[in-house]
Amino acid sequence: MNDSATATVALSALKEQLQTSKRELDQLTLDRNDKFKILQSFIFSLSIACKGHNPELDNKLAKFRRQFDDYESLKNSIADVVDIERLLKNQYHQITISLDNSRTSLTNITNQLLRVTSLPEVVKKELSYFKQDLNKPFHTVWDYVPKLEKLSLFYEQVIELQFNIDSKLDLTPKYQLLAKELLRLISELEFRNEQRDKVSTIQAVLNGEFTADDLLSAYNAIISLLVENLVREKNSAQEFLSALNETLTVVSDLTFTMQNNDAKNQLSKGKLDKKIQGYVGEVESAIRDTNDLDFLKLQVRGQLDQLKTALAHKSEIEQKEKMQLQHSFQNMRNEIGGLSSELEVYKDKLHELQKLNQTDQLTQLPNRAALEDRMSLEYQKLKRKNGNLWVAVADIDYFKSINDKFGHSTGDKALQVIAQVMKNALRDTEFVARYGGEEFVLLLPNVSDNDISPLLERVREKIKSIPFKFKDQRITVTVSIGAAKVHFQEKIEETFDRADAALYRAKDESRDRVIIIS
Ligand SMILES: Nc1nc2c(ncn2[C@@H]2O[C@H](COP(=O)(O)OP(=O)(O)OP(=O)(O)O)[C@@H](O)[C@H]2O)c(=O)[nH]1
Repeated sequence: MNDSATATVALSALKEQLQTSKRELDQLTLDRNDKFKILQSFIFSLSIACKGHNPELDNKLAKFRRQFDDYESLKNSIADVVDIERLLKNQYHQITISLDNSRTSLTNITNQLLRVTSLPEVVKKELSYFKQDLNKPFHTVWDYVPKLEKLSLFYEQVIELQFNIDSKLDLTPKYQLLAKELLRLISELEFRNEQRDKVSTIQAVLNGEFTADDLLSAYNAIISLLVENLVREKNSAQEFLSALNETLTVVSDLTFTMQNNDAKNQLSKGKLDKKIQGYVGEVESAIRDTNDLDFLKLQVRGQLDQLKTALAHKSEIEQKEKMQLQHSFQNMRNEIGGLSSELEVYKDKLHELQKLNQTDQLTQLPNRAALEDRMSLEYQKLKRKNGNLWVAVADIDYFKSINDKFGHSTGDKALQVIAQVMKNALRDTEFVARYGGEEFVLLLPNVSDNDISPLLERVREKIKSIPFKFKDQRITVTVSIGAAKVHFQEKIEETFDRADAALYRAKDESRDRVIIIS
């Protein structure tokens, strides 16, 4: 092949290559334009979604959408894109600030709602949880909107409550008295553990703003709880009574059978005795009327044989009688044994019931009934031995605000802790009872005039230093204490009244203190 032919072949190959590259380039351009269309539509939607936050940004985006027509136009829009990016960053910063501001306003509104004293405990609890939730920052408006919705629901509840309060204002003083009376009764009654939640809710309702309907329902609920308790007690008494009844029936049946058997035996024995007497009589007359000795012997032997049979029969009857008696006694012993174990169970139940009746179910301290027993016991001891006896009344300060702020169940827990601390601060010979609500009574025998103040100050300090933490808040709970010494020839109830008066003085003198009247 000459040079020119070689060149022609190479040129044709080059042409071929050029054609292929052109086709590939066309395909690439087509591809790019398709992708550009997708990107364009995406950016359009995105820019429309950003609309409405800032007029400057809206204008820039509108201009950008108009210009952003094809791939080539992109280079003319670079300056605008940089501008838009700056505005977007600025906008994000603004949104973050305004979301934070909204969070603060929601918290302020929640705090105001929490200040509505008549709010039911449950709503208060929900609101406090909601408030805690507001501590977490919002990242987008979508975090904020549901919170706003929730808050409006709370508002609705509060407004509804305000309406109820209006109708509540119609409550006559008589209703208020009835509520007070019910609260007093509740504090004196004992409820089982599983009933306590219900009772606390009723107490919370009656201590707050309530309607006539609430009062009726409260009475209704307390009566149902009491009836429930009565039925339980009645059932256990009935179980025992029916067991007793069964046993008595069996014992009476047995006695009847024994009497019957005895009567039958007596009859048989009577007949036998008659028979025996008959034989003896016959022998006597035979001896009297007969001179023939052999005939007499024969007759006597016959009579003696009959007598022997009759006597054997008699001893058989007596043996049978003895066995019957033993059997009956055994049966009776078994029945009475069963009855006495029933009695033991019942005694245990009674003991349990008695313990339950003497123990405050919430704090497990002795209750008011136990206090009364112990008071008369200590008083009698005092009369016998001539020592010292102090009565102290302790009352938690501002306890209502603990319930109001943190809920009744937190209040209950605080009562339990304080009760334990109080008990542990005393010696075994000293006594503390829950008198009711947030009030405790201490009986302190054999404490000298010099020692009483340090003792009660120690109790007060111990309670004050309990590290209560409610809902992440460190709370100091204090008590006020009033104490009085039993005077010569004074009734202990009078001492109690003087201690109570001292407590009121302690409360008056800004609380968290001990006042002692000797
Ligand atoms: N959680 C709880 N609260 C109780 C119980 N018994 C009584 N309370 C509450 O104790 C509170 C007593 O309140 P107040 O008599 O006003 O006395 P306080 O708030 O302690 O104020 P001062 O005694 O004057 O310092 C009320 O809110 C009662 O509901 C109970 O068993 N559990």
